[in-house]
Amino acid sequence: MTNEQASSTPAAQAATRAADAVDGTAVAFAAVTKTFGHVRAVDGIDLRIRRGETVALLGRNGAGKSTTINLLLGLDTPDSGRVRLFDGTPERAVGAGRVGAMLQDGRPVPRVTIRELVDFVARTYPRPLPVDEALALAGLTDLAGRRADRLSGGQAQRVRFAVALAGNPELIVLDEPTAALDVEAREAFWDSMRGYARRGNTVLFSTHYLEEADTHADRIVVVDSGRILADGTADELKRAAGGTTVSFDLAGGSSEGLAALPGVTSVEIRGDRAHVRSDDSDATVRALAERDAVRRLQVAPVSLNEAFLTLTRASAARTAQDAHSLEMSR
Ligand SMILES: Nc1ncnc2c1ncn2[C@@H]1O[C@H](COP(=O)(O)OP(=O)(O)OP(=O)(O)O)[C@@H](O)[C@H]1O
Repeated sequence: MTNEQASSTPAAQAATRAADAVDGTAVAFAAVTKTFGHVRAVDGIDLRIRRGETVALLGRNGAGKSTTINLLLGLDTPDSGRVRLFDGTPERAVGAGRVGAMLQDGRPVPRVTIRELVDFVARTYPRPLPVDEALALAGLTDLAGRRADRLSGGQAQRVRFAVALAGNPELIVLDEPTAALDVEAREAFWDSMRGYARRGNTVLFSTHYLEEADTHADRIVVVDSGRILADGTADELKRAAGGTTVSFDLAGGSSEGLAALPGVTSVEIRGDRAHVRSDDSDATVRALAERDAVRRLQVAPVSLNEAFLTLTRASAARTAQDAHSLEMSR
């Protein structure tokens, strides 16, 4: 089923447009699936992104991020469900220049300068950004006269960002935009991206760098096996994954019974130090105090890395269990 076919009657379309205008929706996925052979790359995704939000898409290799992005951009059509951008189909939003994209496989264009390339792309859109502005936003003002096919990885990435901005899009979609960039180039890239987001635009980016999601996204969507595992702020994800790490010196004492203390979800002993994951750190700390086990006590929220691993490992275990059950039922 295509997005057009899924958009039903004119009355339903008008109702959706009115709803989008009122609630400021930039992206809406409704029960979207996409299968390649036996692989369910996207498996029933419901997702709504409001205008002005910066959203990070996180997931392991093969989780379904690129497929989700391709469906969003209309580069692929869902097997079922519906994708809407602003008040219409992805094809319409992209054609109107409302969406810019920076995908993983952009190739340099031979012989032209950076300015010529951005200018050429801008001319294909109805309401482009002035070329100088696109170049400035992407941090390319000083490089504008350089040939676009003779650049470092970081510079080439910035050119792709400028090309994505050229049509003056309201939504920009970035598939692993900082892959293979050094720390300085990554920082420069995120400065540019924030400048664009501050104008009230919507950003969706996928990344494997969790700290980038933590620092730059208003909201994080974790996908695994084509499904949304978690959707919230970085703090909400950290809480959902088991909250807090309480660590302390054992000082020769026993670690026995720690797993049974209130709030404790897991225990790890490294050397003479215990690291206890807790979803109720107040109760855990009180119980530790009663055991007189509070030497060099530290209480800290779990990192986004830990939260991500907790969420995706639980999902992998469920997938393995489902596969086992299916096998047994045959
Ligand atoms: N064109 C295709 N043909 C067959 N299988 C595909 C195709 N595109 C994606 N897949 C499969 O769908 C699943 C999701 O892939 P996808 O590229 O969306 O993951 P991803 O989260 O972007 O991964 P990565 O982080 O490695 O880029 C994978 O199992 C992949 O092998």
